[in-house]
Amino acid sequence: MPSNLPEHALVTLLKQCYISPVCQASRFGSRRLPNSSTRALHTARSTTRPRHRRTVGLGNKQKCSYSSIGSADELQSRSQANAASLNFDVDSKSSLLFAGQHDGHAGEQKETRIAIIGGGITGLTAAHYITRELPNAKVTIYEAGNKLGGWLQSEYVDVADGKVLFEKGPRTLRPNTEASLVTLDMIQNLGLKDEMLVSWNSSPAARNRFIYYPDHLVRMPGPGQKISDMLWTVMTEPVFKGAFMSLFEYKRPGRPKEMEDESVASFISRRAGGPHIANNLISAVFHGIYAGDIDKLSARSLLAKPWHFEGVAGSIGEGFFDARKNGYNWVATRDYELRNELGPKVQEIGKDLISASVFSFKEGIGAFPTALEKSLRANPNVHFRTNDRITSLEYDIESNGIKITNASNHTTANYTRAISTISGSHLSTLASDKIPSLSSTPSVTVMVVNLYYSDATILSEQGFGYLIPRSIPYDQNPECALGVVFDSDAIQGQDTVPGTKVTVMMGGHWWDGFDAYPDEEEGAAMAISVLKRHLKIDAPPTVTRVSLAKNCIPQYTVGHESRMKKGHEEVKEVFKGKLAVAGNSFTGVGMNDCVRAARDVVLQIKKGESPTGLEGFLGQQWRKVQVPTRAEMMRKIKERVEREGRMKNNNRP
Ligand SMILES: C=Cc1c2[nH]c(c1C)Cc1[nH]c(c(CCC(=O)O)c1C)Cc1[nH]c(c(C)c1CCC(=O)O)Cc1[nH]c(c(C)c1C=C)C2
Repeated sequence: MPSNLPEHALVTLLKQCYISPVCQASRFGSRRLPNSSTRALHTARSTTRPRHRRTVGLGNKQKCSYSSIGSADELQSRSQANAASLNFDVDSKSSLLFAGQHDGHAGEQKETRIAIIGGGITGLTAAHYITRELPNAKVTIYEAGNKLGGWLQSEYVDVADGKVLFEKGPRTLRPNTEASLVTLDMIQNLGLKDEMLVSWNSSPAARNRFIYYPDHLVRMPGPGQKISDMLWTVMTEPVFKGAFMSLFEYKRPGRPKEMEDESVASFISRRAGGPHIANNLISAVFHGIYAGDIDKLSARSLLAKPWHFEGVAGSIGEGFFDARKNGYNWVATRDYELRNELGPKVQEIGKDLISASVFSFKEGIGAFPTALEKSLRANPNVHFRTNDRITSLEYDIESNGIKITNASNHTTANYTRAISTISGSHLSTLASDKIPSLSSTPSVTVMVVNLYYSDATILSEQGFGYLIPRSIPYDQNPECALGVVFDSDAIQGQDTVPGTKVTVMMGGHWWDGFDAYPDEEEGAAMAISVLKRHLKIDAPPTVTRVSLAKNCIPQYTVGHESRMKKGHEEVKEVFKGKLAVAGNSFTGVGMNDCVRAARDVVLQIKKGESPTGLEGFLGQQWRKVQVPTRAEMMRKIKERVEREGRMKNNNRP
């Protein structure tokens, strides 16, 4: 084949999907691979979700195990209730304080008092922007647990001669998506720029991404590789089965007009002309982002651009090439607006990150919520109510605001409006099931096992890590692992001693319906077993930490878009414009998406609007714009920076 063969749109999309996890790529229809391993997994999962203990596999023979040791949720809510009752005095005082701020006339408030429900990254961000955009507003942040920052949790662990940083959830951020503009804005506001640690596009972590299939690591084609090597990989590795067929994607008929959504697996299989790409590649990518099941996840929501291409041009290829040929770009309306508004503000920091792949902070991703919390605590208008579990949230006719009841003492507090950042299903429960459309977003649980080895050379490959597709033979993955991150390559400079750090992620949709999970000891043993089988690591780790992120990733299943549209109407109707939602249940599961959603609702409130946070699901979502593509924009910025640099040099005496 000629080496200058243009890359087919689908291949580009697959690569983008893998390289840029905010997967705006394509989809195909699929059945599960009729391969024995997959069947075995199905059997293990069982359709009649076991409510009893299953033993989690430590090898081919053992099975996942769960106990009826009482539900973890139950235990959690009991401890939260206890903690909340300990907080009684503080709560009642603050309720009285707020009661005093009310002028007593129905519907009139002396000042704006905003309740934020949830002290994760979305809640803290909402508070951050309120303090900047509505400086006179009083903010109360309700958090059921005792920790702020949600899933962003970094922990230093002591090892001989030093300490290593473990991340229990997300660990890096992408600097080059529209939503990241908000994160960059906040980094500037918080003075965190000097704390950033960047992994560049040229680093092994950015260039080497692997998929494990069927029994070894396969490096994905990408920048920095010779075309001949890439072609050889695609032609010889079984994981790329079906790639040739996908070249004819543009010839396949478009979807019927009446089709409103379908699963990622179905879309990809339909467009690629077979199930292999979905089963072997796309399922792996979706494990790495959503830990989810591509038979359930929505193509319309999660592969928005390719879905749109097919809708307007009949195929992804046609849509892609028509845009290229005619010099236009399909841009999500909200992205276009955000880029115009915030792009210039974050230009300074943005230009330094042009060649960045991902970034974190010297003290880990947790440095971000920590800095936010610190700045909010210094603001007398912000009040924290941690260990405070809310039991109901309702519209209050008398005050034309929101009434919140808490668990500890059943006291109520009134607010001008509220921003909910908790999950849609939890919110729906608090609202007496009056917003059912938001209650049907399920979520998955991921077990995160961090391991540190003092030997810095234990990995035979350098890179970001690897993902495991759903089609992998069962005997290669009885632990239900989803992927492994090579942390010591992904971000460098956080530990004080050399060594190798990896994270094994397990569970996700494979554990759907389970009500008990492996304990820490089982989890650690399972992770070690994965690393032994896949990477031939026999040495025991120096340190291991296991955390279970229960219901950490909402699943945007088929129909998400239309449910959110309905949810918008329900929230508006039930809360009369006084409640907005933001967070990973609605408009994107990544941290960048969450901070963006929080900022969006605050700015709408500032404009005097009554947002629900779900307006993005209404009306025109795409626009055809003759704007420079992101790459062109970046090139222009780079040229300008170079020009300015030259001018500075010329002006030097
Ligand atoms: C707890 C496990 C999580 C898995 N996915 C996410 C979490 C919190 C969420 C997530 N992961 C990625 C994205 C894309 C968005 C973005 O990069 O802006 C989202 C929303 C991509 C990603 N996946 C992994 C890493 C290290 C990254 C980069 C961002 C981050 O640090 O989270 C690895 C990975 N994540 C999961 C698995 C199973 C996995 C496997 C290697 C699940």
